[in-house]
Amino acid sequence: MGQINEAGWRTTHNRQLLERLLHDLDARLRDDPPDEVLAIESTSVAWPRIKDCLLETLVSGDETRCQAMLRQLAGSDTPFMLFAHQFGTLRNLVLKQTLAAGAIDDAQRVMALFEEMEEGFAAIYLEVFLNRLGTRNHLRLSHIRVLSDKNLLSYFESHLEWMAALIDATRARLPAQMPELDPTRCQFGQWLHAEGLRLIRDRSHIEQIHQLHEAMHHVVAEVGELLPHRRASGPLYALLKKAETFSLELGNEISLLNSIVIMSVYSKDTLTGFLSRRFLDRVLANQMEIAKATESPFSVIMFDLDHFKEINDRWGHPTGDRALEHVAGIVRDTLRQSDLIFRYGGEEFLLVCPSTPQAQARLLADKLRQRIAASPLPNTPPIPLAASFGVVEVAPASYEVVDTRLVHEVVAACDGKLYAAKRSGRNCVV
Ligand SMILES: Nc1nc2c(ncn2[C@@H]2O[C@H](COP(=O)(O)OP(=O)(O)OP(=O)(O)O)[C@@H](O)[C@H]2O)c(=O)[nH]1
Repeated sequence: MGQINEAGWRTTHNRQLLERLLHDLDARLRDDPPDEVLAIESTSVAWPRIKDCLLETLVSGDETRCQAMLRQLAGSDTPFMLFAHQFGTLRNLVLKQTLAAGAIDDAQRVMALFEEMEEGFAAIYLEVFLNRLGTRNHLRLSHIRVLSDKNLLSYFESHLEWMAALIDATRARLPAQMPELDPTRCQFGQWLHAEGLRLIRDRSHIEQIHQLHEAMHHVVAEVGELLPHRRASGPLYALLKKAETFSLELGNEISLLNSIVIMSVYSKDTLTGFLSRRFLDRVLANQMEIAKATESPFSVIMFDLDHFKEINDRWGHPTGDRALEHVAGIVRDTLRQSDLIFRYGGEEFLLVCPSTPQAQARLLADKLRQRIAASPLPNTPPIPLAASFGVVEVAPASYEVVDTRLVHEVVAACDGKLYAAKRSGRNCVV
């Protein structure tokens, strides 16, 4: 409420008016609560506090408790929409009561006061949100900065720097400090329209990134227009939340493209065409930082062909090699282009699936399992194949620092699951 000006609720006359109206309302609510209040009270914890806090603030003339309540609501992620809805209900009840008494002047004054207060509350929400966004954005940047192979993610880094400028400009309410608003001229946009276009062959993918980027700029242009206005905290807060969502989605898309680049530039195992194991530690460590920067979990799947030794022993090593190539083809056809595929051991494979939570990864593993079991190696007679799978999700919130020990723990956990699958009868996912 720091924004409420001296002419607002602080004048004795206005304070007394609101205080009296809220007291009257309180008495009425106790005797005969209207439906809208019953509905609010049954769904929310914030309502009685909003009303009581206002009353206390008015009686004591001390805003700090009200501000503390708002900070607490904003900090506990109570959506501003919910708060504004309840505050609006309170305003309507007070207004109804004033109009019923025929006090038109009072009603106008109440309207103006509530508007003033709502702006003050929204300003607190906005401030709490900007502080958090600033910290989160800074963390995201720090995770990208330490990557050993930035590849395309250096462009996401420039985008995060752009976001940091946006946060600073909004905090200071200075339109002149806004970052580049034209989506073709910001650093990320320049890359996207030049090198990005050449690099990303998948049309639908680049189209998606374009749309996301333009939608985000559109939202941020509105932020720029609203900055000079006095009563804009609520809309600014909503727009910045939207911009952050777009920004995270953009990060996700770039990280998927980055995986495609890794799959195409790193050297491969000659038999299967998959990444060789020597890159695994580096790629996994990078993926962990990327997961932190994009706040998106990824999964690691390890699988091993069942009773492969018997195939080699019965049909010979060249047939075993053919079986491995055959399975590699199935894996390639089943996975996304952005999944990272390693040949981990002789007949053991490891998949790193960005932006893939556990449930999705288990479905993917099971699809692979079924396809392998349903596609015997062409031979006379055809040779049946099967594989066992271990799946582990790596959630960005579950670790602080990325180091080699952590990377090895993830691989060991996946290996443990794979062996549990072998023990429980093979041809299954654990
Ligand atoms: N043809 C071929 N065989 C390989 C290759 N790499 C490893 N192998 C063989 O794969 C077999 C793996 O055998 P094991 O580790 O006993 O496993 P398994 O027979 O698949 O049994 P389970 O995994 O317990 O179901 C060994 O015979 C290896 O020689 C390769 O590049 N080509």
